[in-house]
Order: sequence, then C-alpha cells, then structure tokens
Amino acid sequence: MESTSPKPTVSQLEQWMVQGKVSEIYQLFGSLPRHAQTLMLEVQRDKHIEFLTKGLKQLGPSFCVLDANRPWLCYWILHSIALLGESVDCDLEDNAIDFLSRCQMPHLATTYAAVNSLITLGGDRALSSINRLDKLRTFLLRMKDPSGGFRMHDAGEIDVRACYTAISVASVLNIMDNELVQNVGNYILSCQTYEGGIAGEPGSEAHGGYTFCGLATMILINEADRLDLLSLIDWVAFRQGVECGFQGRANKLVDGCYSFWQGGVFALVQRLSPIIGEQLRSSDIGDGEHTTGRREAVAAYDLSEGESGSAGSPCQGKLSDIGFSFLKKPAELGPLFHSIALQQYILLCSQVQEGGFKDKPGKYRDYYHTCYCLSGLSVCQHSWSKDANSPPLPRAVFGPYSNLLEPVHPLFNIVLDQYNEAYEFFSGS
Ligand SMILES: CC(C)=CCC/C(C)=C/CC/C(C)=C/COP(=O)(O)OP(=O)(O)O
Ligand SMILES: [Zn+2]
Repeated sequence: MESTSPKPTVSQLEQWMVQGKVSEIYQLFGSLPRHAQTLMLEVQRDKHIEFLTKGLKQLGPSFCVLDANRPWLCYWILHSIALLGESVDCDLEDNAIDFLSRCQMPHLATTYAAVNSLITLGGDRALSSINRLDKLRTFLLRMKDPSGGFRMHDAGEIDVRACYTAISVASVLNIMDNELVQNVGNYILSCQTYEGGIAGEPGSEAHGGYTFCGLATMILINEADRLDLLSLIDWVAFRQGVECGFQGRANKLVDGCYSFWQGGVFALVQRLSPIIGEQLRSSDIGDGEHTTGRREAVAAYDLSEGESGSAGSPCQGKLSDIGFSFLKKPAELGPLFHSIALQQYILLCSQVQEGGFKDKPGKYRDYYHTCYCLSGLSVCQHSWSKDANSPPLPRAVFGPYSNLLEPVHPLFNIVLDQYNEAYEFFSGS
C-alpha cells in the first residue's frame, strides 16, 4: 500500500527552516535518505568562506568609513574564517590592518573587536600596529570608574561587558596591572543574581552574554573563587532547551549565538574544578532526596583530587599570564551540557546551506551569528579534550570528522594558534 505521508526532501526541510519549525526538522530529518542526511550534517566550509569573503570585501575597498560596527564586522568575519582554518588574501589583510589600527578608540567594545581582529590576522605588521602602552593603557584607565567597573566610552554606561572588554584586551596585550584590576571583582560580584547567572549591571536579570563576560573577567583577574560557581553552573545548565540550543535567559527562545556565550561558560567551568570542589565541600548539602547529586559530586571530587592532587592552588606570577596559564591546566571536568545536541542545533537549525549561520529557523543569516555559532561549534567539538592542544576523538564531533574546527582560547574567543602567537609577541615587554 502506498504511504499517505511521503518522505520529506531536503527542500521540504529548508521550507521548515524558513518557517521556524524546529521539532519538525528533527523529527523528519531521521527519515531523509542517508546521502541527504550526510549533506545536512556537514559544515558547508566552501559556502561559509564565500559568504564571509564577500562580507569582508564589502567592508572595503579601503575600509575607510569609521562607523562603530565595522571593527565588530571585521572580527566576526576574520574570526569565522580562522575557525574554518583559512586565511585572507594579502590585499584584504593589508586593508584590514590599516583600518583597524586607526580605530582602536574611543569605545571599549570596538577596541576589543579591533584588537581581537589584529591578533587573528597575526604577523608582525598586525601585532605591532597596536599602540598598547601609551594610547591603549591610558584609555583603559580613563574608562575605569571608582566603583571598580569600566565605562564603555567617555560618560558611557558602566557594565559587565565593559569590564570584560577592558580586562580581556589588557590581558592579551600584557598591560594588566593592579590599578586596572582594582575593585573589578567587587563590581562583577555585585552583578551575580539570585538565579546564579550574571547580569549586565547590579539589579538586572542574569543573561548568558553577561555571564560569559563576568566569569571570564573573574578568571582573568584570578578572583573566580569569589563567585558562587555552584549556582552559576545550575543556572547555565538549565539554559539548554528541548530544541538542543541555548537560550540567553529564563523563559526566552533558544538562539544559535548563545552556543558560544553559554557554551563558552561551560568551557571555562571545565578548568575550575579545584575551586568548584572547594565550594562543593563547604556548601550546605543537606540530606534530602534532591541533594543526592551534590553529595555524589562531592565524593567524585574528593576521589579525583586524590588522584591528581590538584587542590585549589592560587595562581602565582604576573597578572597578564593568568589567561595563558589557564589553558595549560587540564580540563578535569567533562562538559556539563549536551555537547552533541548543541552541535545538532547549530548544524541543522542555525546553519544556512548556502553559507552563514542564523539565530534560529525562520531568521536570516548574519555575520554575528556566523561568528558565534562557529565559535560555539568549536567549543562543543573540543569539550571532551582534557588537553587544549590534543585533537578531539571522532565521537566528540557530530557529523563527519571533517567538520572539525580550530580550537579557541575560551577566555578571549581567539583561535588558539593566533592567541599563542600574540602571547609570545607581547610577553617580552
Ligand atoms: C564582548 C561582548 C560585547 C559581549 C556581549 C554579550 C552579550 C551577547 C550580551 C547580551 C545582551 C542582551 C541583554 C541581549 C538580550 O537581547 P534580546 O532580548 O534580543 O535577546 P534574548 O531574548 O535572547 O535575551
Ligand atoms: Zn542571537
């Protein structure tokens, strides 16, 4: 007898993508012919590069307009290209360096984007174009508020993003000092909410973007132990939805960009196990049925620390070296989220087969979502590796192994090779 519901085709799936039907996409993906499934699960490298290169060219020809979004577009595009293991041609690179070295001020977010872009381009010309000691350090100090927080720009808002962008740039450029760091921890601490996540400013709602920024900042200033990491982990673990992607905050829709903002939080947490162990041991676990998980976690920590002997030792040495040392520690914890499910969301719901990524089915692709979906995908693929430099096992990578992206340094969201080159370059002075 003939079936009344014929098997869906790839174009029907694309139709559902446009209509935003996530559950239909998953349900019926399974009944596609194998070759069509394989196609859908592949990172469409060539198409993404085509989309990204087109965007980069559109920023030119001489990158001459200094509007606030351009350094961000540059970073989103250059970082995406680097994650895909490619580089840009010489003319585009020269134009980008000239443009970026002219626009490192007067806004912290664009400064961060410009610095990360130049580090991503790499090489002496790009790295030495950053006037870090005179101009940049003076600018960072001018943005600092007596509360400990940073302002985004002169007379601008003080928030967790400003703290992160200032501290991230200072750390990666080796210009961190006590004056910059003073009271930043108090400010971030005042933004951790009753839910466990971190808000943009005191009294606001916890959000994934700010939770990433706040946690990364606390790690970079060696004060992560001051946060309530147990409630932060509880909060972020509950942000992965039934659609497999992450939402930015409670009761909101999932969105591909949170694959990095929330996924990145997990990548950081994986290397905080001594502090988490300490907080678990001193937490009031109680003896109710619902506390079994926590008691088991304490027991597991006691065991693993017995094996590795890595109790929460404070970080020694230079402030700017914390980011570098952080990745030298093994990731003693496995991923505390469903990393395969997230890869499924990114590839089936956010990836646009013609190139680029989007927030969710029903939306259009853009460079911001392309950057943060690819960053999140890389975090997932490398989330089972204890050592940041060792390639993941095939079972950690959803779809063909050729989907594997370059690893990032999760504190800065810079591809690891490029971060290491910058670390070497700036560590001498
Ligand atoms: C380094 C740097 C500048 C980081 C930025 C971090 C970041 C993404 C912050 C999120 C800001 C925010 C509250 C978005 C909510 O938008 P929405 O209400 O449209 O989205 P939602 O419904 O998903 O919460
Ligand atoms: Zn988004």
